[in-house]
Amino acid sequence: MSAKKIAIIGGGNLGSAIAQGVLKSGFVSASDIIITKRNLATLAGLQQQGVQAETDNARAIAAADVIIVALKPYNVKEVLSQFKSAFDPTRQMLVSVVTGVSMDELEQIAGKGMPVVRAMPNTAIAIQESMTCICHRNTTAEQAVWIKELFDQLGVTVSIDEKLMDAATVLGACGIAYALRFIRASIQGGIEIGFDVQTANLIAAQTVKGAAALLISGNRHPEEEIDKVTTPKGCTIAGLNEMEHQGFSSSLIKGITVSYNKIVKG
Ligand SMILES: NC(=O)C1=CN([C@@H]2O[C@H](COP(=O)(O)OP(=O)(O)OC[C@H]3O[C@@H](n4cnc5c(N)ncnc54)[C@H](OP(=O)(O)O)[C@@H]3O)[C@@H](O)[C@H]2O)C=CC1
Ligand SMILES: O=C(O)[C@@H]1CCC=N1
Repeated sequence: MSAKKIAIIGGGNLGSAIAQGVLKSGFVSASDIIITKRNLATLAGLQQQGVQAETDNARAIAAADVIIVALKPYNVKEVLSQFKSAFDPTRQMLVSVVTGVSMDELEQIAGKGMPVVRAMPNTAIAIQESMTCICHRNTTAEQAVWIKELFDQLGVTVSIDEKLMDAATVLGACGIAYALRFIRASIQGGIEIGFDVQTANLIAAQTVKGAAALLISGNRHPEEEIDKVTTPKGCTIAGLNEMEHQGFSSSLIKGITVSYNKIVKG
């Protein structure tokens, strides 16, 4: 597959995390990555690794085969519309990781027929452990394979219908924050029952990692694994049932639907 140059427009939390993950993967070399933002101070670490940091979006777009947009949703139209004539549908593809901006809107911004991709990764992309959902339109077969391969290097990728992209944002991208709150609460509980914070942090995080690995490696439903832990009349079921009486699953489900409605209804 041919080497491609990437421009990441909007080098904030997610844009920088993508650059870090790509660098770690070696899929694209540092000299083929340009990342833009207005204040370049936060990009010093990436620059030291050979990534080109720019304030000039036009120059970055012109130099790239793949333009990854990681701007805030309310900035996308305003920033990219200035460069409409710079997009070249014959050699470039526009990849958006922006929440709630449709492929129709991306095509309006970049010009009809532009190869466009929506990708929804999460911040674990920085360490090649993202869950990334993607969909695309107008891409050549080679572009479709390349972009899937890029995200495969950065974690696990699934192709989904565009209509599920908002749901993917909540479950996969917001999901990092939900999971971390679970871990934080576990740490707080762990301290109450005797651990120092560092040990509680390690035990809680490694336990969540192990629980996730059991599901992923065995392709199992959580309840199958829960059944193995819950000794009759034991401490696990007693604690779990108390958590459910206090609204544990219900609060998660409600939070997920509130996040979803925030994207869909504003
Ligand atoms: N954070 C996450 O976990 C996830 C975020 N997303 C989506 O990714 C997008 C980015 O989110 P996030 O990284 O958190 O946001 P950030 O605010 O951290 O990043 C956006 C960056 O855009 C830069 N920027 C603003 N204006 C311009 C401009 N004119 N040209 C170039 N760069 C500009 C800003 O830097 P400066 O002010 O220096 O220009 C800022 O660092 C959002 O659309 C979000 O919905 C998707 C999945 C997960
Ligand atoms: O909170 C947000 O709006 C973005 C989208 C997914 C993660 N962060």
